[in-house]
Amino acid sequence: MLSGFLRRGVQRARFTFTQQLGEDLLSGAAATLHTQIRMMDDIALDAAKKTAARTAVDQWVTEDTKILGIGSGSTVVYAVQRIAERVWKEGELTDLICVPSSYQARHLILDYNLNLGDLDRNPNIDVAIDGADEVDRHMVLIKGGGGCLLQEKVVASCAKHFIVVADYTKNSIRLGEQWCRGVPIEVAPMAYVPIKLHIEALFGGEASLRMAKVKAGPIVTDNGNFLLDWKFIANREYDWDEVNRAITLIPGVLETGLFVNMAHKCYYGMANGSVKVQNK
Ligand SMILES: O=C[C@H](O)[C@H](O)[C@H](O)COP(=O)(O)O
Repeated sequence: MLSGFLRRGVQRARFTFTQQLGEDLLSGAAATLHTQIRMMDDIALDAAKKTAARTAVDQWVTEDTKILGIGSGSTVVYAVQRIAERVWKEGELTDLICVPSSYQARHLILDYNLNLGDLDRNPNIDVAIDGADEVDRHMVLIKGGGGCLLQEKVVASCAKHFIVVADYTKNSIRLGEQWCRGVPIEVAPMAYVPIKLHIEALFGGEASLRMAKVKAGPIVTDNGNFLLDWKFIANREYDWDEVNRAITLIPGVLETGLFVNMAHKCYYGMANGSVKVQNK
């Protein structure tokens, strides 16, 4: 009787062990598969960003382009690489002056040994090229996901043509369809609480202070300010021009990441390798 009891105990233990092993193996395999799919997605997105950026540069930056505004973010890197290729390999655009819209853009220009300009000496920009976090059907943009909206808007506003480059995930019918992190708003640090409350009272949703990931405390922008990310109410029809104007008027707001009536054309790298161009 005792030996039967022991045998059943051993069998039960063996079954539990095998089941656990199977579950561990399965969840390990699922995690590996998940990582591989994410890596493939990242590769596809990078390829799309690159195609969009190179196409836009080749169509918009010509020998007549004297002053070029350089935006920020991961897509713009490919635009700068293409410009550098044309300057250093193809011997074109040697007099082109590049005006940065962020610390990152300034360093990209320096790293690729392009001519660095500024708005003091080059206030009239021929073309500005920049990325976007989301673009709606009216070509209203959300920008500032990387924290660089203020200088970007100034540079874009000085350009005759403002060209947006992005991958296919940025192309939406309505804002908030794909970009879920809200509208970035650059604010004076001492005013972030009243501004947050003011925005929420005016337009609903929730505005939260953007916190740093590997620094204690909030993100500090290139201009020494804080960022609020305003998660507006999904599916509500906002008049983005009105929203942008109203938020900009709140004391302490430096700039919003809503770019209304600014973009001239948007170039999207598509999943199939083609480029889609959106016009106003
Ligand atoms: O603050 C960042 C800028 O507005 C970027 O242009 C925007 O976040 C898009 O960046 P990415 O090209 O990396 O998607």
